[in-house]
Amino acid sequence: MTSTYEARDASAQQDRGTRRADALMDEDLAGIDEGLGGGYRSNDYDGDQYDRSDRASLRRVTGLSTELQDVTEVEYRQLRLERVVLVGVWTDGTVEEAENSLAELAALAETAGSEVLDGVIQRRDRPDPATYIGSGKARELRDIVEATGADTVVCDGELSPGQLIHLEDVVKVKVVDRTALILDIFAQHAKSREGKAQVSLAQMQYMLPRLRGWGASLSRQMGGGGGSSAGGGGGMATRGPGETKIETDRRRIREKMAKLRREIADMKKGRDTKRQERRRNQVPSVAIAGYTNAGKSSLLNRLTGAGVLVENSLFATLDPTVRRAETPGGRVYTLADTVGFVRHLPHHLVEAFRSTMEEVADADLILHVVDGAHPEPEAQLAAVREVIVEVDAQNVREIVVVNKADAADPEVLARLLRREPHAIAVSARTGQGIEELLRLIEEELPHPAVEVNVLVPYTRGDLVSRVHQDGELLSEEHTGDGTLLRALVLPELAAELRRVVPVVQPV
Ligand SMILES: Nc1nc2c(ncn2[C@@H]2O[C@H](COP(=O)(O)OP(=O)(O)OP(=O)(O)O)[C@@H](O)[C@H]2O)c(=O)[nH]1
Ligand SMILES: [Mg+2]
Repeated sequence: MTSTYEARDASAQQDRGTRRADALMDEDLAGIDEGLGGGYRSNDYDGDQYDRSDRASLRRVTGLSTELQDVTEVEYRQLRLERVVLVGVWTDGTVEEAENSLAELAALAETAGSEVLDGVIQRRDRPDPATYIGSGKARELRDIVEATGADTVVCDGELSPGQLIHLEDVVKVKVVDRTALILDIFAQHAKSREGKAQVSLAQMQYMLPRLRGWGASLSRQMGGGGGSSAGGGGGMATRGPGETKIETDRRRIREKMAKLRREIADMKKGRDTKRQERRRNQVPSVAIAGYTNAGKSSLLNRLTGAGVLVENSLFATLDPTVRRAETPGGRVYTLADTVGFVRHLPHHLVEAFRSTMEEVADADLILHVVDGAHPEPEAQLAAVREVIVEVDAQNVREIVVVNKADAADPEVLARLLRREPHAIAVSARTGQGIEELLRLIEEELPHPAVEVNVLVPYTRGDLVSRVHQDGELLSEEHTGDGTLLRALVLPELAAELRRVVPVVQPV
């Protein structure tokens, strides 16, 4: 395609008004090498290798697929494995913050399977209402796109449908925003039926107001889609009287969304039942939450040997994993890994994943993991807390776990520990601080309320083990007549103990 714009003095202006951020990616790539290298993989962290290869192959082949399941997949499929140029508008804060944001966008784009060719930031009071970046800068961007051979521009924000169209008109390649990118990653990573349904719902919600802009590609797909497997074949046949093409699309998407909502509600029931069961058995629950790539899954693996996929990519984990764990004193609790958070997490996603995030709201304790080696850990903490409030989990007790202590600057660690009164520095990789964390979890778990002082005959070993698992042992002594136990237990167990074993009078 030939350009309608000339490249006159573009480069001079570029250096003045637009900052390139391409070198920012180097750091991230170094991280990947490190993650795959050496001793780290030799222990039990390697549980989920299928996962890893599945994911890689998924990324490789989807771009080739021409068969669409559904109209709503059109744009998302096309996003993958593309050559992209990033663009951000820098409205406030320092230049480092702006560059970090673009570096994060680069990591997101790579995670989605794209190749990042270049990145530019424009300083403006606010994004241009018509074209996001100013129109002059948009033309410079067009030159960069041409020079690099990019086929997609990714904007670091959520653009209105109009902005997407107008910017596309200028740069002459597809323009997507941060929200679409995150939705795409979620779509690639969702594995469970529930996760997939939640992502589809969020994608459709995002698409609905944007259908106009993407009408061209939709009609192309719908027109040629006679053999398509889903949606009744598309085209004229499904159109009601007097409905335009776009109205038909909207109606079909709305119908699908309603169906998805019902399905999600049904699946939620199943999970609620399981959770209620755990509640009834009064097993305390701990949820690991935190920014994406902070090391949540690594920490779960380190604490329980769960073998959950660990990857130096964003949103490696989408399906909550719940594992059984034990305190040093032998008390059993559940430990749940959760979806990572990110700045400007699309609202539709928070909404769609609400039921999954209830895992966090419903926990007795949150381990809020933050990457101590990240350039802006405080910003990560703040972003995660915003979501915690949004899912109504702000009253749950929290331990801030500053992870990657092995790689972090000691001064940053000290600063975080000063700022966060209830924090601990650990390394999921080396094991540093993990024992202390386990003790801290034990302290913070809700304590059973009833103190018992009983002599359990040796024939009732089962009761002794239940006291170990569910209660808190204060003292234990083996006597001629049985095990003498002093412990804190839940009311049910206390009643049972009193029924079957002689009560020892306090001396
Ligand atoms: N240096 C160092 N790297 C770590 C540590 N813990 C985790 N990592 C690395 O950080 C990256 C992300 O780890 P994950 O456990 O997948 O992070 P996560 O928070 O589960 O990420 P998502 O599921 O993508 O949100 C991986 O490359 C890990 O190897 C640590 O203590 N030190
Ligand atoms: Mg994870």
